[in-house]
Amino acid sequence: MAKIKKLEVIYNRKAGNGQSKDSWEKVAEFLGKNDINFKMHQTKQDGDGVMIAKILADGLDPATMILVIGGDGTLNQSLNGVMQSNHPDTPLAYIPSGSGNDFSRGIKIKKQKPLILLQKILAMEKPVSIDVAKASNLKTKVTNYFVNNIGIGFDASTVYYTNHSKRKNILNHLRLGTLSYVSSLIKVIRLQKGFPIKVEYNGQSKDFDNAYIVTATNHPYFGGGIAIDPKANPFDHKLDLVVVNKITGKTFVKLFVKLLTNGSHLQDKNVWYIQEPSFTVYDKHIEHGQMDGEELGQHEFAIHFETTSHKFWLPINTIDY
Ligand SMILES: Nc1ncnc2c1ncn2[C@@H]1O[C@H](COP(=O)(O)OP(=O)(O)OP(=O)(O)O)[C@@H](O)[C@H]1O
Repeated sequence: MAKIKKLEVIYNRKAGNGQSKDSWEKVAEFLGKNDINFKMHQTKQDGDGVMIAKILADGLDPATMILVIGGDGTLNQSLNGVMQSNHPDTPLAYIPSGSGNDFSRGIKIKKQKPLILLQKILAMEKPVSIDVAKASNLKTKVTNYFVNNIGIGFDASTVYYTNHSKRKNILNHLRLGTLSYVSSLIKVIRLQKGFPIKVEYNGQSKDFDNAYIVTATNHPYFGGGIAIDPKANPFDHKLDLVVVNKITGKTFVKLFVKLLTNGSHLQDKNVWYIQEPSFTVYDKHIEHGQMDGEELGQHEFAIHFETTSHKFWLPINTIDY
């Protein structure tokens, strides 16, 4: 077991429609019963995860572990906070407790109960390295890190409409958050138009006149378990880019069925994908963007992507990859 003497817990009680609260209560009880020193830092508003993680990493004692309890958005913010700190190599432990939990699904730890996972984390000798991606916005010069994906167009519009749906709070309260996601998905299928993009990769360049889904992804999933890219691997030091052209009618339905069932959509003529250590995407139309389920606003995006890795206190079985 690593010589961890204290846990600094970043906790988003709003994540996962109550799931995060359940996880935190179990974790707090376990730590208390087992005389493990901890301090909890609750996010009070959007964006707090970055600030809390940065402060914690700046002043971190090597015998202290940062544990994140929340969803993909909270993990994303914690990673970015650590990256902005004086100790960007600070490892993160994580108990997935969000609604989508795509990162934990992508690294195959999703099915583990919070206390089982916590005990495995506390038993780890050293943290493990997992791919994460770096996105440099060529217009704003802002750099962000992400664990799942950055999407422009379809998935980002779905995130936008879900977050801004009038029914979202009521449905979340009833623990029916998925319904608000599905109703946004149907709206986006109706409204999202194709848009032009250019991709530069490995000394080549490719133009699309009618892109619909544009997703740079570290592992297979987006949208809470949809395998947009079954071939993506969070340990191969490559980032995938999937571009789906705008199609309609029966062709769309057929492709969507492939996407939701056996992943054979990647072989479809309307889908293009690459696996590269780096690439650049220029979107030439104002579109919604999302990063790990967090809104990136509505812009023309010009983003340079590259893979890097980060250390996590997470019990990964690399034989699975
Ligand atoms: N106290 C708070 N009040 C409102 N929003 C908060 C608070 N703390 C954090 N947030 C915001 O909640 C949002 C959702 O968090 P998170 O992504 O972790 O949960 P989730 O959406 O349920 O999970 P997932 O991304 O896995 O679907 C984030 O944008 C975060 O900034």
